[in-house]
Amino acid sequence: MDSLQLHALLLLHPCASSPSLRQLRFPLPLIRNSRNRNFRLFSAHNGGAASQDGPFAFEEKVVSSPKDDRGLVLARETDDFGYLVGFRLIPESGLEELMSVQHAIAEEDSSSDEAKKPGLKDTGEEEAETRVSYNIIFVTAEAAPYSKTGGLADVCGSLPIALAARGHRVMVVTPRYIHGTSEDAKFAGAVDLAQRTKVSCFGGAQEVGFFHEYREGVDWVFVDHPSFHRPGNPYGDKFGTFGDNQFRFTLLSHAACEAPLVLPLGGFTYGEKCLFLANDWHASLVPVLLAAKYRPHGVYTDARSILVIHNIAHQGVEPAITYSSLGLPTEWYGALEWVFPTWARTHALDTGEAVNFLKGAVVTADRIVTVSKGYSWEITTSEGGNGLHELLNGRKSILNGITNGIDVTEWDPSCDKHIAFNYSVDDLSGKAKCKYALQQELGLPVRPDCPLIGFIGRLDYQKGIDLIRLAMPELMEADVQFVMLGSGNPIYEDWMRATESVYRDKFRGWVGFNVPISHKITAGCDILLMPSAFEPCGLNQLYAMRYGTIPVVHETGGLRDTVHNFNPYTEDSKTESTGWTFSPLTKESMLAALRYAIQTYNEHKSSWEGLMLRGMTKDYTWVNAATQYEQIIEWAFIDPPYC
Ligand SMILES: Nc1ncnc2c1ncn2[C@@H]1O[C@H](COP(=O)(O)OP(=O)(O)O[C@H]2O[C@H](CO)[C@@H](O)[C@H](O)[C@H]2O)[C@@H](O)[C@H]1O
Repeated sequence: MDSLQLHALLLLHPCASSPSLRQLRFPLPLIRNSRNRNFRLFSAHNGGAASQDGPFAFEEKVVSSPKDDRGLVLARETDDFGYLVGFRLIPESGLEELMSVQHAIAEEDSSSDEAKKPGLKDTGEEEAETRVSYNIIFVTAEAAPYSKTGGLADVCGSLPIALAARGHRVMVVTPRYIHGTSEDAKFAGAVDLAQRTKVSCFGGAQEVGFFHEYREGVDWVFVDHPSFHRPGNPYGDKFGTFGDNQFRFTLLSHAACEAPLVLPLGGFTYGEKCLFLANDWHASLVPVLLAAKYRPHGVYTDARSILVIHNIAHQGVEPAITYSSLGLPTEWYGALEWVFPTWARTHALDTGEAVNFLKGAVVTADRIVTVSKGYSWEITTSEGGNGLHELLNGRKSILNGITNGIDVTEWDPSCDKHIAFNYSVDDLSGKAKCKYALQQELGLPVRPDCPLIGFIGRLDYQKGIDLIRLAMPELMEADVQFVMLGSGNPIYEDWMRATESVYRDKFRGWVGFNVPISHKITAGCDILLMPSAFEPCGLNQLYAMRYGTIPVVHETGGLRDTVHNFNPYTEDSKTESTGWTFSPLTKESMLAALRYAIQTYNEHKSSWEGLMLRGMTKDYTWVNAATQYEQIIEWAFIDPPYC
């Protein structure tokens, strides 16, 4: 980056060939970002043609801010080959001030997150930011509010907005799911771009369309294809997982690679110099396609890719024969090649040969990110790596963990529309009322003094349902109430229904996926139980803490990173603790943690309130995570493409 900064500095030096900063000309369109009041810049273009960000001559210009006659200088940043990397807004000044801007940029890495936030002047006006902006393409199977089955949607619905608010140009590419239900209305704001693109895979040229909505500073791009139009959820229906998911998500990856080249969003394409954030196995072909399909033809040579692993348990493993349908050159087979160990083969003639989409991204992406620091270590171990640990160990130097943030506007007890009463740290009375309303709605005895324990999540091995099943008879002996919300494995769904009929006055099991109910449980419960076998980050414990609901969690992955165990005999517990953590993953240790929580709830009200308030006042915003993603994006562009 040094060379980039030096270049910008030379361009702006008053002794350089340009006569004066005020006389510099700049032909690019500028868009005023109404939200954060910074100037926003679209990609370079050539008379409306698709941008390649390459051989274009740019100059700088002083742009007067209506409220600040000091003006701003737009400086381009180029790499060693003269290609445009980004732009920087610099307060107009002489050399001394420019030097101080350079100095400030150099210090940015070591400064606190607080300092990285757009500063608010005393007048309430934001200062111009001085950082490189990137063209960022999220590729994801889910993005809230358009589609959601779990936490992937939450992240891909929020992080893009946080990055856009920091001045980046951000596009999210995700399927346009049409299920034939009222949920389809979520796509109503997206318009058909009338851009049909053919991608070559699965035996022919598949034609996809693109719909687009510009919302909260982000270009939401929906890939349209008949295979995304069917009842169910993004991955399956009541009969199970769709059999053609490898086709559907191969299509998504191909379409996502085309989108920055062909879609003139807001008048201009994103161009080739962009950063792909490929989320989970569904988007894992993106880095492989960049390396195998595009770069050999000189396209995307300056793009970079980051694989974001939300859950390594799902890798997109398909029969080896699938490879010939993926639209990849034969010689790249090794990137996806996957051979099951002998013990995992199903019969004597099974050679164990397969293709593994996630593995393809692990070996081709420029960088890898997981959704917490703890999990970034766990996936390098044989216990947590699901077979990919050795490969991930080999790429440890580019592997980072960034803890997710949460959408603090959707999850805010002081204005949440889904809950019966609102409350905040200043007035907690609404929480007791939410508990009352929840008990009433569920038909449980309305008892303010009885600890109400909640669970929300996919009914899946990962979430520790087996442990809950095992512990339920013992737990139901205590004076507690328990409510579970979830859907997934039919065995667990049936167990929930059966348990409800056995413990009518203590247990409720809500089978299904219901966002308003999840908010009501989060607000109305006293304790949220998360005995996950593994948890890359976990969002429900963050939501719970924000709602003054105390998490009791298995000490794993992101749960270990985000919940601080309460121990009344240690000093730091009074300032740091936000819940209870337990380990090992056994019924006994989970019940012991729950007993501590129940006892504290019943007998130590002030400690309980301390836990609530500490959790509620923690900073969960995405700003923190977005800043760390920015750093990793910057590192990705410093290194040459990995493949
Ligand atoms: N029945 C139901 N009704 C309504 N809402 C429901 C629901 N079941 C789940 N949800 C919601 O879905 C989300 C699930 O979040 P998790 O963090 O548990 O994600 P998940 O395991 O799906 O994702 C993976 O990705 C995320 C994001 O990176 C990681 O946090 C996580 O550890 C990893 O396993 C939450 O918003 C939750 O409220």
